[in-house]
Amino acid sequence: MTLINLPVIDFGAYCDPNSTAAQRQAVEQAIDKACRHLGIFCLSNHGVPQELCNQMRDLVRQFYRLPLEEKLKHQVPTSQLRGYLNFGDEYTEGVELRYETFGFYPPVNGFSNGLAPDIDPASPEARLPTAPDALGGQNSWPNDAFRAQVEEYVEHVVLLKNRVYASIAASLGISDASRDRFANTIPAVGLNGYQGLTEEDMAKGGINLPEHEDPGLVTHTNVYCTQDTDSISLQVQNHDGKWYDVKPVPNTFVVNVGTILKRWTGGQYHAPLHRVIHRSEKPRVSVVVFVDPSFETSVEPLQEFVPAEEDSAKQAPENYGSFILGLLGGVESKY
Ligand SMILES: O=C(O)CCC(=O)C(=O)O
Ligand SMILES: [Fe+2]
Repeated sequence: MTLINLPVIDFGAYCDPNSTAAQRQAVEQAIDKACRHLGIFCLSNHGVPQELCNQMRDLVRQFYRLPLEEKLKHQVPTSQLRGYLNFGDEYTEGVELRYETFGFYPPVNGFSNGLAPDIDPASPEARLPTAPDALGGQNSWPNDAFRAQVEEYVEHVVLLKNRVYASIAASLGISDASRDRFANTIPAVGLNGYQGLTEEDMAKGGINLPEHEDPGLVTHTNVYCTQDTDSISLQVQNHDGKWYDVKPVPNTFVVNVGTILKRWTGGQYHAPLHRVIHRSEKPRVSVVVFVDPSFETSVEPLQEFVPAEEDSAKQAPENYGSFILGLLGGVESKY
């Protein structure tokens, strides 16, 4: 498999209030170029404290070392975004997961689908984290300290995401109305644990995490392997249709475009197909923060990217809630 070097973009100027306009513009241009080409890049000097990243790595490693029965306390069906999925769970018909993952998704109670009909979606009650919502179950936190750690980490990644969006909005030159869509987002977390594939696994197809596009806007991933960060496990498909190995770059975030950002930009930004094939004997964990639009947000192109010949009689605009719930019910995605 050929190696591909992702662009490594120094994000320092975007985190530094004293940076010059020219320094910021250089970052904007580099991110815009990467989003249009492979749709995936690495960010260094991202502003998320390294100590916090290391603490997350340790938290996730410890969780995956727990006895199976502990982990299974959080197990959910593969169609759900909140909870634990085990190695061997069915991914799509006839395909088994070859990794473990533990997901957390904030409440989406503003979205009418799934709300009890007698609850006003705007009421504080509807927004309580314990109220049922369109995704059904609740987040299943192992304990308060685990939750506090993940939430602190997510707060920092949200800061990073806001800066990445500011950069993207600047390079796309979009209106305030279009910028509003970027402000209306939900951070969801995926904690992934990979064991090296056995010969038998390889014989059966040998893929830990099958190919997929991330469904949302932009994904920020931190990758860790025990004792080394050089196990090459992530692969992306390039425009030539071929798969390439991605070598992890220590202390960076891997950032990739998802389906909705591709749609919002009328296809100008590329959402890469990617997958994980982990062959090292050492376990690998990745901590993923997916940034999705809120459920009411339109998934149609931003006004700047609506094709000129767009038919005004077209069907009603789709929102992210219908889009993601459609995927959860379907089979063509990781979700
Ligand atoms: O583990 C990785 O590097 C990628 C994970 C991923 O693609 C996902 O969770 O959607
Ligand atoms: Fe992904």
